[in-house]
Amino acid sequence: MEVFEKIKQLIIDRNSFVLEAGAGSGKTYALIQTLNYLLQSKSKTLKYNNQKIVCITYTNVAKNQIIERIQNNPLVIVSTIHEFLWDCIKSFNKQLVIEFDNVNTDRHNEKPHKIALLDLQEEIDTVEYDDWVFSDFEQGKVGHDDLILLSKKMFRANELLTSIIAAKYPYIFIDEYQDTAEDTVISLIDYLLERNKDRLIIGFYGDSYQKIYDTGIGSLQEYVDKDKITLITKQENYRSSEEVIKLLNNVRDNIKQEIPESKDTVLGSVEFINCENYPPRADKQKITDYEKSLIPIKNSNYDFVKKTLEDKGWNFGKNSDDKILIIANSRVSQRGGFGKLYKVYSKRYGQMANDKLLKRDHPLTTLFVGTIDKKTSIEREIGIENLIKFYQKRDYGNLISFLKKNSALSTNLKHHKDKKEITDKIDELIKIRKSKTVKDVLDFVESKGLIVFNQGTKKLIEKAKINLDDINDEDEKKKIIKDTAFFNTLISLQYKEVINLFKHSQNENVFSTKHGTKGEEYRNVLVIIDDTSWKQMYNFQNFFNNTEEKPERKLRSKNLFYVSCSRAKEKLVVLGLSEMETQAMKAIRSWFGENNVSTIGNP
Ligand SMILES: Nc1ncnc2c1ncn2[C@@H]1O[C@H](COP(=O)(O)OP(=O)(O)OP(=O)(O)O)[C@@H](O)[C@H]1O
Repeated sequence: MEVFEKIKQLIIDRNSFVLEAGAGSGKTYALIQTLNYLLQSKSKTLKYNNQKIVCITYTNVAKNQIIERIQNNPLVIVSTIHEFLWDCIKSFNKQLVIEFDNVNTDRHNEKPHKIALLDLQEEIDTVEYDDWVFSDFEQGKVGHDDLILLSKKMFRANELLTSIIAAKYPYIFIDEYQDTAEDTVISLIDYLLERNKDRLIIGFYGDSYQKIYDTGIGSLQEYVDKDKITLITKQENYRSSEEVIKLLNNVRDNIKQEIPESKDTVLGSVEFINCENYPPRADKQKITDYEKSLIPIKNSNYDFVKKTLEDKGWNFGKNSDDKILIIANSRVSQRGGFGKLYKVYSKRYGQMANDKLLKRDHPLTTLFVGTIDKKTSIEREIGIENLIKFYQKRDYGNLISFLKKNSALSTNLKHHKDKKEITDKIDELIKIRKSKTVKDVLDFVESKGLIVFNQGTKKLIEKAKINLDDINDEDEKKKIIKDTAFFNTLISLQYKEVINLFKHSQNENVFSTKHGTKGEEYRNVLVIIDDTSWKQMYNFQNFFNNTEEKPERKLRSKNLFYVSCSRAKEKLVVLGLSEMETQAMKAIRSWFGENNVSTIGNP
């Protein structure tokens, strides 16, 4: 039976389910089919009962795709898990205060020195959701992470609440379920579903092998074993060529994929390239020094492979068919000439540095190089570097509208003198940014009125001026110290790094394989791995030769490798920039095929 037919039957029989299927198997496609089926068959009842279907997604790509494919039907609420949970619990204020007090007690017990034990039932009247990472208990503001725990407590303690949710939302679907927090799964299955089996269906769609976030549940097998939900799997891979599918089947052990009969065959290939042209480490040379010394050779290996592929017709230009997926962000930044900038973000934001810097989801990054509108994916050209770009391209229309929107200057440029005043300032800016620090440039653009800082930047500047003795809350203090250290180190860097970041962001042929790439697909994909670039997080050699001692790192490396390789529709090349040793190469040979492994050796 076709998978969608199975889902239909489960819905008719009123069974909740999990669709576990590999990359490219059409999970998002099946989810949209499910929504359309319900809209066709149940719209009247839903409207009559004032009910809605809920569909939870994690990425904007998926969200927009779903909204578009169901033609914006108002009977379906497409939202993030945080939006949904908050919407469920927000009107139960009295209980919210009680449970938020319990969250505070839990957090205090976990970290007694960091989180003060408060009597919130005495101190606050309401709880608000602050879409910020941390909670501010005293102010009654629940943060991102605590909202998940708070919701679990609310669901557990409150049968009326779960019964109201089930009455309002008889169908709840979760895309990419593997990245859902365990506490949320408990809220949804153990409390909401178990108490309302007769009137609620929950469908999970995802792939345990594509879990990217450490906090995700990964697998729902435990719930399947307890008969709480029914497992359906899907064998097809609609995306990739036979060669790529074969490799993916070798990497994973719970599903063997095949090409659907209906699909035309495409000519595909897989290849692994190992770099063996590095000199050995000198006696007593420090590892970090040794690794640094290899960077130029690594860069030339990368350039060589890229060029070879381009000669074969691969196209890495903007919006082109093919993609380079670089797992190591620090490598991208070093190559791009903004390694120090990356390091500063990485120190402050850890795993999130990628989003903050490369995806430009941070007020300072936006001030420097603009950003991308998350909802529409359209470039927002609002950074200092955009101003210079418009000026240098003599794009005066955009230049004026930029100044109108972002500067403190008058754009009523009737006289030559007015124009000259502005062009002089920009000329000066162009000059100083090549040789001076970030601080010099920020001071210049602000004092000359060229750009009014955004709120986030203003806040950071204010924070750096706070006298820490005035702050009692230890958590708050720590955060201020971190933010200030981040800000001060960042502004002491050479502004040149920002120029290089901008160049990189405009080129866009290089991506890092994080959450954003799931659901995406390209004709040909070049995956770059380098074990020296993010050592705590990933080690591919240990994954290949099966010697990894840290289970989380193994899982992370395996899943990231699987997600990246599975984006390719036709051809896949994996370049191992850090040399893989013999046992790892043995596994690689058996996965990729003896003839599909090559090396870059000494000339
Ligand atoms: N039943 C189908 N018939 C034809 N094409 C399909 C079918 N299902 C999916 N596809 C196509 O296959 C590709 C992969 O589908 P989709 O993105 O839904 O897979 P997925 O399982 O969500 O992928 P991933 O988890 O790897 O991101 C898409 O191009 C989609 O249009």
